[in-house]
Amino acid sequence: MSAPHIVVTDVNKVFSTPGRDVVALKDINLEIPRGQFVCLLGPSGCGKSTLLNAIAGFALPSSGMITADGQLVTAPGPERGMVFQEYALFPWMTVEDNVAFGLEIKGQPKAQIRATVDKLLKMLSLADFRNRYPKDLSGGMRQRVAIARVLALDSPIMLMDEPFGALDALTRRNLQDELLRLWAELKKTIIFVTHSIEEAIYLADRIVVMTYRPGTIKRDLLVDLPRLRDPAAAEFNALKRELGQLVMEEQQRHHNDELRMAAVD
Ligand SMILES: Nc1ncnc2c1ncn2[C@@H]1O[C@H](COP(=O)(O)OP(=O)(O)OP(=O)(O)O)[C@@H](O)[C@H]1O
Repeated sequence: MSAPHIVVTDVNKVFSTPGRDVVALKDINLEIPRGQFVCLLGPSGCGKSTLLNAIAGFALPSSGMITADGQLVTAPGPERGMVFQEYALFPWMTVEDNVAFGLEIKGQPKAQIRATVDKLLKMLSLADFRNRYPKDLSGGMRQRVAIARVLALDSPIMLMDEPFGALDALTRRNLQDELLRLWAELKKTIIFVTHSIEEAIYLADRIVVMTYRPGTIKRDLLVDLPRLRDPAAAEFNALKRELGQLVMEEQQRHHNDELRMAAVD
């Protein structure tokens, strides 16, 4: 078997804030094989984004280490593409230029960039919108552009921070299906942050449930259901209930913490 694609070893992250230290991550250990679709699941504040940002190299752990393809993560790198909830497109650039941007920075020849951009615009049903600006697109379309932009760099790892969180239910389902199709075709390793239990079960090979302060791994389970998954199916709902219980416990801890803080203020 090949070595795991991403390895997180004994990772801790502490944020020092006036009055107290927040332990955002505590003793996180994860081995993610190449091509796995992993969802990090948990309520607000349990460290999902902190862990994703550490893997991305945006904010390094306080202790422990993370490797991608055997290389120590010390900074963002082209093998780890990131898709954010808020699209992060350049508003002054057309769809086409947004997708081409990373390739131009890399100094690729114009004809090659054009070919890659054409292919991706087609793949993500954006070909008719290539000359539009982000402000003239729906939220779903903008998120497609953000995905195309990461795919343009051909990163083997895609890190996605609640990418569909701001979308309406129908657009969200369409983009989930599209992402599953791209993932199956392009064989990316995906780490996807969500607080939606249904989204996690719909998408993931594996769900990592996190606890609230300190952020630890509460449950790490494989989702053994055939795709495309049916949210109305009995197995889907059984898993939803099981995960719902786990997430609710952490939500309650979050709530109690907020009440405690309010009492101190
Ligand atoms: N820069 C920071 N300074 C201080 N505390 C922080 C900082 N970033 C995150 N935290 C704290 O670390 C914990 C984990 O935050 P994180 O954003 O990773 O959680 P999350 O699970 O992604 O939540 P959300 O879904 O709300 O983004 C929270 O308690 C948060 O308040």
